[in-house]
Amino acid sequence: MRDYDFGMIGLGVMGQNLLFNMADKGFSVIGYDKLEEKALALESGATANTLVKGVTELQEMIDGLSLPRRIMMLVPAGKIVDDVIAELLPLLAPGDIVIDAGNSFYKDTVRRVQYLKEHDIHFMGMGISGGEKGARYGASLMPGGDRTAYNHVHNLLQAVAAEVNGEACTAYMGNGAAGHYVKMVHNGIEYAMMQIISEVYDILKNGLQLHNRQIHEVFKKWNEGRLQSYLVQITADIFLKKDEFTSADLVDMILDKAGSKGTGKWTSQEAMDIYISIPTIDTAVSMRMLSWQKEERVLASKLYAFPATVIDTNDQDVFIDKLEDALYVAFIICYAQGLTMLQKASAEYSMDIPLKDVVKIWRGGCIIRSLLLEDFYQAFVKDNDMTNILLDKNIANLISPRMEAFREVVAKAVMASIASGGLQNTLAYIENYASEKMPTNLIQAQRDYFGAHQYERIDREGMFHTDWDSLNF
Ligand SMILES: NC(=O)C1=CN([C@@H]2O[C@H](COP(=O)(O)OP(=O)(O)OC[C@H]3O[C@@H](n4cnc5c(N)ncnc54)[C@H](OP(=O)(O)O)[C@@H]3O)[C@@H](O)[C@H]2O)C=CC1
Ligand SMILES: O=C(CO)[C@H](O)[C@H](O)COP(=O)(O)O
Repeated sequence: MRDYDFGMIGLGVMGQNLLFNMADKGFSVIGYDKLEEKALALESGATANTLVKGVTELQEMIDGLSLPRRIMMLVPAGKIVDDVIAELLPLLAPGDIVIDAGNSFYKDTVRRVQYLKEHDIHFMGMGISGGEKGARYGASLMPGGDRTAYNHVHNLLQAVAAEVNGEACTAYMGNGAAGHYVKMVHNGIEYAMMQIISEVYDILKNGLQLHNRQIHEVFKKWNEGRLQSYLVQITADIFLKKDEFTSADLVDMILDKAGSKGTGKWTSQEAMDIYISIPTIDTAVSMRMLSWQKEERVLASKLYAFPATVIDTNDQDVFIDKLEDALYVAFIICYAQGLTMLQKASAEYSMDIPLKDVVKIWRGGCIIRSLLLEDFYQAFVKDNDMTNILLDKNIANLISPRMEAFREVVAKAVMASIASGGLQNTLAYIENYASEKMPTNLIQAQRDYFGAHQYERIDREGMFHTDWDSLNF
């Protein structure tokens, strides 16, 4: 019987919750998972009187969907997506729609779009952010690519997305693999913000010697002001959680090795490929990798005694206000780096990504949602083609008065031996970006000296080479 509106492959954290969300909005849905307990859990967990069916055979899902079939995959990225497509393809009919909403690498999506097009299947890559709760009650959804597919699922996506000011946090992100590209960069920004927050935590804990309860209070207060954001909010919560096995706070019992599924690394790799500087994201990726070398770090810590020292402040509350300023500026610059990358990639790969809509749909539902997104949205409404939000006058007015505090925080962290690579590189980024003259003239002279690479001059056109050996000292 072909009467269900939507099918889902993968009933894990995201797939199951998104289906419940769809069902609550009035859509009839079928979920497939090879494990019977997951199919049963789908039916038993759904809201009463919603139309939710769990199946363990793909064919059963195929037979139950109205035409053209609309099927979403929420399975781990990589080979599994290709395996699912291989299993699904013989069962589909021309015109059916398949959406990969996992964190797939965008180049895989480009390949899959082409492959499925040859079989008359509309394939669309979509980013989704918001975690378990977002999937259940309203996420930020980043669909891109096949317009036909988009038109067929647009209403459904609008219904399950988060809302800000009465507007759904979903929009068409552009051509080809734009949906997955935007999600990749979203995650790069997420990595950068998390790295900066962790450094600020280190400063509060080791530099100012605050206890977890006090650190909770600081983040809670910040979340009530201009730093209001999902990541600051959950950070505040984390410091209150008690460990279930000991009497300690849970945060103190967690091993300092940060996991990573790939999206952050891809963002860094891709930024290099399109010649865009995103040092905060690069640092965040790099520090997660360094965190994995726990055993080696323990050995090194015995060789190099860099104990964090207490930060000397005349007034701790005043310094905490400066820390708030530093975090605020650093957040803006994390977004600036990611958005600049999106703007360049959009042109480079003809994706036509509407930056105005990207920041608009990130205002709610997603992990990097924050009050700041509204400022960025207003900036892109004025100029959707802006290469860097740091060029917007209003954004500059948010940053400039806080630069002194930012510098002081970085300087004090460095002097206290608190590793703060994210903050430092963020500061270096803005110092260089807003610098009429960088010291790169010397690099050009060196390159010409050892490799006859030539240099441009400040006073005349053309390329020049100097015989540097024949110096007249
Ligand atoms: N968790 C999050 O916060 C977010 C995750 N994502 C992305 O969404 C996707 C899903 O994530 P999440 O729900 O957390 O993952 P889970 O691990 O919770 O669930 C993955 C699901 O995929 C199913 N699966 C695995 N292999 C196959 C296969 N060969 N055929 C059919 N189904 C298969 C699993 O079924 P079984 O258990 O039976 O093996 C499971 O139900 C990933 O790409 C992830 O990166 C995106 C945004 C946020
Ligand atoms: O996409 C997400 C959030 O937006 C997922 O939670 C993702 O797993 C986060 O990345 P990582 O696992 O590499 O930290």
